[in-house]
Amino acid sequence: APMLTYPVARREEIKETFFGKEVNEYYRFLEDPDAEETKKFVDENNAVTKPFLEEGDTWKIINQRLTNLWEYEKFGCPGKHGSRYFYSHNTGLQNQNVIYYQESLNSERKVFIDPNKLSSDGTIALQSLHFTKDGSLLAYGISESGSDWVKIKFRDVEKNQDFPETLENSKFFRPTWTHNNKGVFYGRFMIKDGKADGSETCASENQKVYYHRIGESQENDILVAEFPDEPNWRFSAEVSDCGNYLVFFVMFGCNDQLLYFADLRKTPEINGKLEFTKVVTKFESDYDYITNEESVFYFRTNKGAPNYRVIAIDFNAPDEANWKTFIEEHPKNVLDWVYCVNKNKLALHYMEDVKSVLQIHSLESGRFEFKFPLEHGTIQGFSGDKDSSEIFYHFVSFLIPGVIYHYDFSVSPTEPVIFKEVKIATNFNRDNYTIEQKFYPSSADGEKIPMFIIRKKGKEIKPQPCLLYGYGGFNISIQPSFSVTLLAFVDLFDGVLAYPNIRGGGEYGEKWHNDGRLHKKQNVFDDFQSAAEYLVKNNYTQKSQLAIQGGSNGGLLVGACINQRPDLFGAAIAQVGVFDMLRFHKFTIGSAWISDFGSPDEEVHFHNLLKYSPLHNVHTPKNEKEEYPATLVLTADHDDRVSPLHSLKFVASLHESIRQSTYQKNPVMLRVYTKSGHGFGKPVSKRIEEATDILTFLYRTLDVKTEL
Ligand SMILES: O=C(NCC(=O)N1CCC[C@H]1C(=O)O)OCc1ccccc1
Repeated sequence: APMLTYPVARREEIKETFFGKEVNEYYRFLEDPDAEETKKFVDENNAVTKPFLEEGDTWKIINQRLTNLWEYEKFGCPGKHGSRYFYSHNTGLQNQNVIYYQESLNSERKVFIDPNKLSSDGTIALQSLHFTKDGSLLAYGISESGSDWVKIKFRDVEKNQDFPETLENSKFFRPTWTHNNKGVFYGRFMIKDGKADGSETCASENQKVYYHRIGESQENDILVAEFPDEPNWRFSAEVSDCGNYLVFFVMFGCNDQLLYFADLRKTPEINGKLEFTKVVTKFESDYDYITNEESVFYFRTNKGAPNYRVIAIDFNAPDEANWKTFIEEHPKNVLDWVYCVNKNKLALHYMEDVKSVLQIHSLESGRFEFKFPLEHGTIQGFSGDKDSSEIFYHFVSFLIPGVIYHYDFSVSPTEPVIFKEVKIATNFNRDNYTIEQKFYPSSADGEKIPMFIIRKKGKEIKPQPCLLYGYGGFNISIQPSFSVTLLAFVDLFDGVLAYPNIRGGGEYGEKWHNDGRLHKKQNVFDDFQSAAEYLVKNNYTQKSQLAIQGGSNGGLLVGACINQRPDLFGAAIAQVGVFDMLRFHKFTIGSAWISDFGSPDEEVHFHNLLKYSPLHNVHTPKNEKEEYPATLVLTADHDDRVSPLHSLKFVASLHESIRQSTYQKNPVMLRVYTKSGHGFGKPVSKRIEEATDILTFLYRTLDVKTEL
């Protein structure tokens, strides 16, 4: 590539001392998204990156191929509400999925909500649907430009008509209906000053919980819970299956909750603060409400069970001494979620070596009854209810775009029935590919890390372009999924895909998560670098053909790895990444990530964070080995999960460092998308544009032998 000239941002030296350590920063002014020089920095970088990507016909060819691949009919997992079946559908290229309903399993579908009508460019998305138990009313969330902020609307389902009010300034709280259908509990943040559209960077603090009575205006909502002494506490709540209790969770990190409850029979008319009974008062474990029989409540928890188990707590005697284990922890498999269905059954989803297992237990005894037959893959969606005998589950895998099964306990067929099978329009044939699951040793401590490897069948193993994808944090498990973009990499580049289940994720329960966070965060980077070394050593690829990709916490992974081992990779893609590990907790929801990263305000974590913080470990290549791989950093102007400031500052620092080196030939670039956010709700047109940018960048910078 021609020697690129990167925009030169003003350098302003800020010297700060933390716990005796002096830390300099030069681009802090880029933290203000509204400053003229920040906008200028964004425009000037886009003005380098876009032409680099779009020159010639590569971008157009790849865009066309991706669009063709993308154009297949998609279905979401249906849910039964009242007597109707609701599910999302997309003809293939619609910007937003459309919600349809059917009166019966094989009647024709009718449009219920079409979010494409809400904006011309598809940037207004349906964020969530919450039906009343009887399916007569709906609370639904709308998000704009990819922001986490949600506007809550209400609809009469039968008339398919909205109520007049809109609830503003809500996020991170699923509305939950009282069973008298009079209204919902929901969470709301107090907006101090200025905007709350997702482009702001200020911290989201002082969430409060309100009760909204349908048809009323928001200012009449009832404040039912607030904790002014704990500005970083965030809440979630569920009205119990019986309708008599509000189960209430308190979080301040991304895991471990407090558990409270309120008896709603004491306040049939919600008219003020709820009176909570405190069941769990220490942040040390996760609890998920499953169901309750009278006062006996069932939770999925990792308390005393790193692979999770089901416990029973009697709310009439909630002391921990009285808790009972209802379904024992599995010695190896991770209990990932549990639903109560058909009055007296529990549907349990386990991960077994990263692959899904779906089994039914009795709610009376807890005993195993049967499991559904599944190929190697992932249950990506599930729906069922205690009051319904019908469940749906949505199965996907690397080579299976989607199969939706229906099972009715009142019929209890020997096999589940296929409700919808997703087919790819183009000549995609899964027999052309092979999937392996390998276990490789991590250089950190020899731990065996599982890795899925997908490539064309029938080819001898020789170095090929390889895309190595990782995340590594927050108890998030990277199970098999279907992606046309990644299959396009295999097809267009004759490539190999590699998904290492590096630590920090939840693939092997709490131990796997704990081994990849706080002081063990470097394990995540070592696991990922070891995956690269394994792939090269076993001849799947070679440095000039190896790209790494990650988003958000996975963007941090990519940023840390190109600093630590620039010699391993030919290219690097970092999407909406976290790069400033000394200031992440100051912006939007960043303080919640202290549970995985540790707090920069605590010395014991500060030194650990400084050691790997991408922004603070940029180097000037002094030889070929230190040359950064071709690097594309992508972010968006309405990302209020991970503010774009991380990416702007990281790229400004990278440019400053490589500008001084004659060894840096590979491009290092920034792409900032507009009217876009962290990823949720992104319209198909923007998803295809971003995928085209990434594949074009890789085609331009990796040693790809195939002609497009
Ligand atoms: O921040 C997260 N989740 C973690 C997250 O989104 N992270 C964690 C690091 C960067 C980014 C990512 O990887 O997507 O969710 C928001 C939330 C709501 C309520 C209570 C706590 C947290």
